[in-house]
Amino acid sequence: MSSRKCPFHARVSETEDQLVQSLGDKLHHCSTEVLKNRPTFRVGISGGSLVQLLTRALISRKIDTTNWKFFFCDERYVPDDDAESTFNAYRTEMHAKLPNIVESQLIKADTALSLDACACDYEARIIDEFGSSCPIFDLLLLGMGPDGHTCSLFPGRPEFQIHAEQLVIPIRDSPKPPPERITFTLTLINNANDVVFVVTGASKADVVKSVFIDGDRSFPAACVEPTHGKLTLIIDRAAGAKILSQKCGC
Ligand SMILES: O=C(O)[C@H](O)[C@@H](O)[C@H](O)[C@H](O)COP(=O)(O)O
Repeated sequence: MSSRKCPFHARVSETEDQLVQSLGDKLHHCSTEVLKNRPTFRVGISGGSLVQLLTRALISRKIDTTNWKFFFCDERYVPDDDAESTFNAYRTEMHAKLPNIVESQLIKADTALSLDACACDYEARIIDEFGSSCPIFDLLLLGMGPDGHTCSLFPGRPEFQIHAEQLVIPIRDSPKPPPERITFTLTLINNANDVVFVVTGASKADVVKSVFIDGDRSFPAACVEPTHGKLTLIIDRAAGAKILSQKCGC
């Protein structure tokens, strides 16, 4: 039984193809519901393995992303054309495989500014986009590292437990290279209507249990507890190996 305060729905897939289909179904449902009432679907996306998985899900589910805007839940503080840039990874992947997504739909951070100014500027762009100092994303797609980090909020670092009033903050010594990044804060993350973790691979099995069953709040991912929104965990069997025998708030 999960010790987490915040219930979540878990979708466990046997294969990566099934996980991609599950993600596609979630994306289609979420965006369709939002676009019934509003002109734009605003989603926050993460880097790492999600770049390929999200692209595959959009392709396989044949989702119309015309009215989507993509924001970055975190971004590496590198030039836009750097191989480490998450924006560049998505631009390259989508340009090649999803040509109907135009670059202007990818709302990137201005990494030509200083690191602090880049974080402030991105926060201001988000506030301007939503017309609110408490932006509510329709959907956030998060990854999780083996250390329980999510976005660029890392365990044992002060960033993930303070800055309650800020929405985007600079990170200077990320243990996952590159060291300088900007990241959404838990305040912004937990304000979203729908938060989905996409986690794959056996290396994540222990931390998936610590975060989603034990609710160990020493891990930033365990502090993702949407105040009013839904929380979903989309995992493969390898990542879910340590929780599949337990009941969770599914
Ligand atoms: O820019 C980043 O590095 C990501 O936003 C990061 O938070 C990622 O989501 C996790 O490290 C999981 O990455 P994997 O899914 O590739 O393991």
